[in-house]
Amino acid sequence: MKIAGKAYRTIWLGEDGWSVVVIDQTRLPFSFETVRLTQVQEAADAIRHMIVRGAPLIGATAAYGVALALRGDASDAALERALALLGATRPTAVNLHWALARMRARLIELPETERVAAAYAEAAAICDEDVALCRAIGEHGLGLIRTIAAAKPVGERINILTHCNAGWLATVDWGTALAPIYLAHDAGIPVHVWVDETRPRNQGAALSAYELGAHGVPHTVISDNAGGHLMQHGEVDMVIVGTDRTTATGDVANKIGTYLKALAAHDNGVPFYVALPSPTIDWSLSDGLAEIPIEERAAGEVTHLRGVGEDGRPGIFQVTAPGSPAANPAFDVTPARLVTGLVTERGVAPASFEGLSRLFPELAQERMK
Ligand SMILES: CSC[C@@H](O)[C@@H](O)C(=O)COP(=O)(O)O
Repeated sequence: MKIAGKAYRTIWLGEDGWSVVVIDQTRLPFSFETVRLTQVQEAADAIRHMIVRGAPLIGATAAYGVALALRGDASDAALERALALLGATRPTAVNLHWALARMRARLIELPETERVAAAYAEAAAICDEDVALCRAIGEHGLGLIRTIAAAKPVGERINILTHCNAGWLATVDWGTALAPIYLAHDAGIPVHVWVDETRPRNQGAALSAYELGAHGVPHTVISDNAGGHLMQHGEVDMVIVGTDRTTATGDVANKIGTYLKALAAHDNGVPFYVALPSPTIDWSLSDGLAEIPIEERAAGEVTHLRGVGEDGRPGIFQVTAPGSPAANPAFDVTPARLVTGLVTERGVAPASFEGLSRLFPELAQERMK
């Protein structure tokens, strides 16, 4: 997608042909800066400290992290060390483990001399595939938006609520939940996005608002608690969010607060869609609440806010009573029964094993083995 007229992906190779460049998402929306990753430890730190974030981009960065690791030492031991280091960075997004398993499968049988080139090629393939998957999700989600538009008076705006950031910044390009919105906007459909601020890290206020604004999509940032009220007053036509891990049975882990939006949508008859590429499906799990590991992050993300002051200077501000403890579960699980449909690269599926396996029979079969 474009920033100030220049097309970007979220991850690319440096001019030297081997280092890995990413956009520093901790600096957005106030400053657009890039970071050059030269070692596997730097790739792991970038994931852990959320310089990059969003399930598909975490997977892509981990894949390139493996390539960086092998440059110095392409032995089996170095490969396993890199996989373990990267695999321990964040627990919830399954794309991380999917990408690492794919890298291992591609590399482990190769002679050491061939591994570095193969690792770069595989990481590049993961990135290119992610772009294609997200674009296809966009096309299928666009169909849903068109259906909603067709039921409204011509020209009336379609209000779509989203939570966290599942736009192009969370993937390699296009995004998952925001891809249909970009395509609808580009097709001249009058979409307007309610952007949940998404405390504590404010991925909505900082990142979704930034990228929607850069693309010219009308949007309004709302506090996390406003969605239910807007739904009660007919101000939301559809909710669409991303996911970090979806079980084979359609339970959806996503940024903390997603579940409350699904409850409010259910109570108000608002369709609640989840957009995901197939690498986000964890075919080994069938009970999201019991089985999906939920990341617990630092309390400081709740007690303190990052922003810029009126003088434009960046700062960190405490917003809680000094001494009060804080808890910070980073994700929650929305049960399949609250999900209207899963928007994948192969179409829209009911949130169930039957629904997913109809679209991905070859992947479902692996689970049955
Ligand atoms: C296409 S991204 C889907 C999810 O990864 C996204 O909604 C999300 O929850 C990201 O969480 P984050 O903690 O910012 O990595």
